[in-house]
Amino acid sequence: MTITEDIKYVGVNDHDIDLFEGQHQVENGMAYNSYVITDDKIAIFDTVDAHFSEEWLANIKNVLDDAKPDYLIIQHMEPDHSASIGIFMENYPDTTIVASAKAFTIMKQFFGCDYAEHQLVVKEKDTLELGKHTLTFVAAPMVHWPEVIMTYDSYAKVFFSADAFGKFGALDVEEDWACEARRYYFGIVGKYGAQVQALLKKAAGLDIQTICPLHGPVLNENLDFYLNLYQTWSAYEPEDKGVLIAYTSVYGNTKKAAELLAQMLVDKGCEKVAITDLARDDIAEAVEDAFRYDRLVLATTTYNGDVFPFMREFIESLTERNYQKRTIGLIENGSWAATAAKVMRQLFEKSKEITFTETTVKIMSALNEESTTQLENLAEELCK
Ligand SMILES: Cc1cc2nc3c(=O)[nH]c(=O)nc-3n(C[C@H](O)[C@H](O)[C@H](O)COP(=O)(O)O)c2cc1C
Repeated sequence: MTITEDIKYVGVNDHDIDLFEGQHQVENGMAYNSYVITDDKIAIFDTVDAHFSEEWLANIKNVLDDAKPDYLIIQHMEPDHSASIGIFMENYPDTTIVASAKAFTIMKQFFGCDYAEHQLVVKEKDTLELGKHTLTFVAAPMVHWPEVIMTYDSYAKVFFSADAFGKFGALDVEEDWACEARRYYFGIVGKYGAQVQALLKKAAGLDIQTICPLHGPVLNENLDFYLNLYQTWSAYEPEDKGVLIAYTSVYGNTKKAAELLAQMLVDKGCEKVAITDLARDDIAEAVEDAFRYDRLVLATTTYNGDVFPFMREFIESLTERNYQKRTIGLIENGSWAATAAKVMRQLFEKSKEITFTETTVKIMSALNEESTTQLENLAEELCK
């Protein structure tokens, strides 16, 4: 794949992966992107997962023929991008590895070797001349690891963005960008909104025509769309008006209440109503929807004086990612001492700008007239 006349794609698609980063479902696989700039000097951006080293080396050979790369730029040390450094250096032993000081430290930890004789340590604003192409390094600590550097090619106006602007999904599968990029962002980068905001400020000062991330497609049209979404996500602003109802249920009564509330909201003309069973559906997708919409309803059974485990896991997945600026309604169920609402409220104690609805629905085992009226009140409040 050609990005510009002298920037070529040499990445690989992974359809064998079961869980990305040990937890994220990736039905459409994953792409590990890598790029080659051929100029007076030849630079390669990042390596790929260890299972694909040979395919990646063949892709490089295809572009370079017998030419030898001068630089291997390591922007990010997660092994899906760094695990082929060793085999690369066996094949091209004279290459200089370009990375941050922190990246070399992590390299030694992972692979027992930091190529001390072949290092070029770079930091914010350092430049590397390849010929026509001048690369300027942009430090992006904690987007989403500490060693990350990104790279701006001022000749081609290409921004190599490491894991930022990436998404789940291999490149040979056609799918909507925003859904899988949002799930990727909130699953993996979501905690680091402040750091992403700092990066966006730096990016705003660059004339960028193409974004080359380490996962997902190369972005070269309508870049404002992607930049604006990253602005919204990293500022923890809701992207769309809508309500996510997330529930757990043992015997089906809380589920029934959640579904009834969804119907009430639809009947009232609520812009968008999404509903998810936290025990059965992908929690990462629920996290994505919770950040996407401006309102959230949590419905759960009381469980040994606590909330049902999947609900706790879900709420902790939100709070650890700085969930904020949202309205939350609560539905609790219990057969003798319903305490789930109190526990859920406590779980958000440290969260900023959370508004709880005045109505909290209390179900004692099964919906009755009183709790159904509370549901109606909650629906009314959420649609005000
Ligand atoms: C293992 C277990 C522990 C429970 N602990 C409590 C409890 O501490 N307090 C309470 O009021 N109900 C407790 N319950 C009862 C459920 O919360 C209650 O029956 C609820 O109505 C179930 O709602 P569901 O039909 O949506 O599953 C427990 C149920 C189970 C299975």
